Amino acid sequence: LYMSGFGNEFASEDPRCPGSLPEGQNNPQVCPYGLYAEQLSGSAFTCPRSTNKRSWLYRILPSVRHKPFTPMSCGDLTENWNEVEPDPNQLRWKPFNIPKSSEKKVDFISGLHTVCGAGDSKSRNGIAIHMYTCNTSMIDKCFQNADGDFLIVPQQGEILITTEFGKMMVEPNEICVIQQGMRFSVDVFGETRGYILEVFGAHFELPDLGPIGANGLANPRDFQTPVAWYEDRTVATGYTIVNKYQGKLFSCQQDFSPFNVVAWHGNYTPYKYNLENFMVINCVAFDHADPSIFTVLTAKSTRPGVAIADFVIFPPRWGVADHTFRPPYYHRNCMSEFMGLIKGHYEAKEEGFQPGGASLHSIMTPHGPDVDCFEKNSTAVLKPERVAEGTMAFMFESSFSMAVTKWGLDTCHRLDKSYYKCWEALKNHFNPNWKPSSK
Ligand SMILES: O=C(O)Cc1cc(O)ccc1O
Ligand SMILES: [Fe+2]
Repeated sequence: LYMSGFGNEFASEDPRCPGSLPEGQNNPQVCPYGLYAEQLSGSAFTCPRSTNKRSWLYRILPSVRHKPFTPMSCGDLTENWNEVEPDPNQLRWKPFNIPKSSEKKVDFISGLHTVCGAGDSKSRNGIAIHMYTCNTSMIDKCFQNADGDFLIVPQQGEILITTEFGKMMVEPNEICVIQQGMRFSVDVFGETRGYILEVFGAHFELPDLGPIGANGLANPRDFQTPVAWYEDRTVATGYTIVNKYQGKLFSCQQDFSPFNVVAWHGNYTPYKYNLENFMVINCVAFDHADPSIFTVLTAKSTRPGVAIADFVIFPPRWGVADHTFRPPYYHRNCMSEFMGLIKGHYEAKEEGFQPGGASLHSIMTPHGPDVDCFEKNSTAVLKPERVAEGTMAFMFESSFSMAVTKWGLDTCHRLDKSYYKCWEALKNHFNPNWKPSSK
């Protein structure tokens, strides 16, 4: 069960406790059912109304009742962007390995691997891109990210996310956003893999639509927020809270489940979205439109039109452009382009770019269709055609110049060293005697 809408003021009570939301005020002297009131602030108190975010949680015990945090192993999670020398090459990764549960039990936290990123959680400006590969549910353990928001893109295996706000089931081809500070626990049902875009110091918004009008792209009503769900569970053996703080992991113990929120209200919530609901706008005459037309969510910087990061998809659609090279153009960009593939193929590269893999085309690094794609589409008969049927590629596009981690460049052992070869056979078609043909 979910509530519909993007960034709404929601209110939700677990049906087992009718009347658990205080009426007419946030801080009654005594809350209904003897609950504690706790505010979760997702924006500075003084942000303009349009960007002000907070929720009020009415819970059995407040979050503050815990033992001290101590450092724990970060595995392959890092915010150190100086592990290896910069590398401006086109990078492509084969599908990232998922550990076999018979060999090693790995949960969502121990299965986090940072691929690349830039900026800094301390100065509250930057991004990180992580892969998660896991095979085991988090037991009596939850995660909170003090550093930023997670946009989670499942690629293999659905994940059941229990949050302080309720439960969300998120399947491949759906995405979800867990915003800064929201506690959650991930259950998995087999070998599980996905991508995470982490943004420090900004929240995701729907892009402005400009001349498109009031409707289109990702429509607000298709975003889903969970309803309140609580457990009043004492955990004598200890419940572990894992906190990502300033790029490092810390853990602490408490003797109760943090999913003890009986009722909540506010506009700062986790949410999910099914990519199938994206209303695709594209060219119906000629030329290849820039991929910004496929923006699902954007985390804006303070510079107009420049995103800290955009989440862009390449959904199934019709290709109808006349006298046009229809696939992506050759490109050098002042932004970084990290791509992933949820299922199927990507239109600019039929081979080599596989579901569960990735590519990174860094700032001003040339990229574009491989030789097969170029030759095929230069001579194709341009009838209306389904494009990207049964596939879903996506891009995390960022104004940050990202560094790749040691894991990404080396110890994941998934880097495709021959990636550059997909362009090597591009031929010189130049004909100095070419004459304009009469139209
Ligand atoms: O394939 C890519 O690298 C992404 C991309 C897609 C597109 O339609 C236009 C430009 C672009 O960089
Ligand atoms: Fe590009």
